[in-house]
Amino acid sequence: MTQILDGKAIAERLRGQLATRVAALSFKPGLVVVRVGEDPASGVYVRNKDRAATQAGFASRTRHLPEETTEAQLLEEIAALNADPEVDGILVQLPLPKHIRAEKAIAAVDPAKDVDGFHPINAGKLASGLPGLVPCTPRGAMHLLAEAKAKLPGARAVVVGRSQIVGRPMAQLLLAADCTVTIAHSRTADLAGECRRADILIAAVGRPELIRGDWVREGAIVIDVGINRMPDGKLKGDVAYAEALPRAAAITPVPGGVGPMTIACLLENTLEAAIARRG
Ligand SMILES: Nc1nc(=O)c2c([nH]1)NC[C@@H]1CN(c3ccc(C(=O)N[C@@H](CCC(=O)O)C(=O)O)cc3)C=[N+]21
Ligand SMILES: [Mg+2]
Repeated sequence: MTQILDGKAIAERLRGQLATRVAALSFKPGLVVVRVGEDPASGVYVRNKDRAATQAGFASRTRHLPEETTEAQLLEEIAALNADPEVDGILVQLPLPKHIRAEKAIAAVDPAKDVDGFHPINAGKLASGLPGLVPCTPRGAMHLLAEAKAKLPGARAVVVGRSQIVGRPMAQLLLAADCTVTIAHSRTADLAGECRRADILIAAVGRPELIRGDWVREGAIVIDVGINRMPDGKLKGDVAYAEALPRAAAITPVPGGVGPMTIACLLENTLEAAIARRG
């Protein structure tokens, strides 16, 4: 029987554990999400984060700046949040409007408050095997692998996708857990062949159902990071779920897999950042 990794339930449990730890503190860990402009997908997502944070006892707020905000103004806003002692975590919602360079905004966040784990200092720490803030989606995927009781040391892990946000940090976490890691991507010569060797298959390309059932090794653990909105409004993963299901030992659904874990791990990072900063 294939284990379906219920990210919604696992995230709920994790958020409950975080709420218990937050309740024992003498302060509320502060999270600020900075949103610029009106990207429609960001609206729903920012509201979900805000609700999850508030329910778990965090002081959460969204700073919504107009579309016309200049890069310099955004950097000033970030500097003010860096200097605010009540703010433990800062997340700059992506995508940003085209006239703002995302890498400038990311690098402006105090690495100690970078709960996205996107700052080059945190990316560098992760790549060097040093402790730091780890990106939320890969962190959530590691929780799901633990839930699947994955035996990571020596396992062949294949990460499809090389983004700064998911693919690269995911590969680093698997390497730190002693997997043999392959990073595959759109230019990989034989993508199906690489996937078929995977004991652990992580799909993070953002192409609906690119990964077919017969690319999945019998008994593999499949973590689908793709959240692709189809023209009919439904969400699809990067993996052809119905095809992969009978072959996998464990698999994440979309929706209800990695997505909810990302939000729970944002709170986990914010709590860790708060404790590290405030002692
Ligand atoms: N600085 C920054 N950090 C991010 O982490 C970040 C970002 N910008 N910009 C946008 C993407 C997207 N993202 C999602 C997280 C959770 C769900 C999620 O919970 N999805 C639900 C479904 C939600 C629905 O129905 O639309 C699920 O998969 O079950 C989706 C998308 C984080 N992102
Ligand atoms: Mg790519």
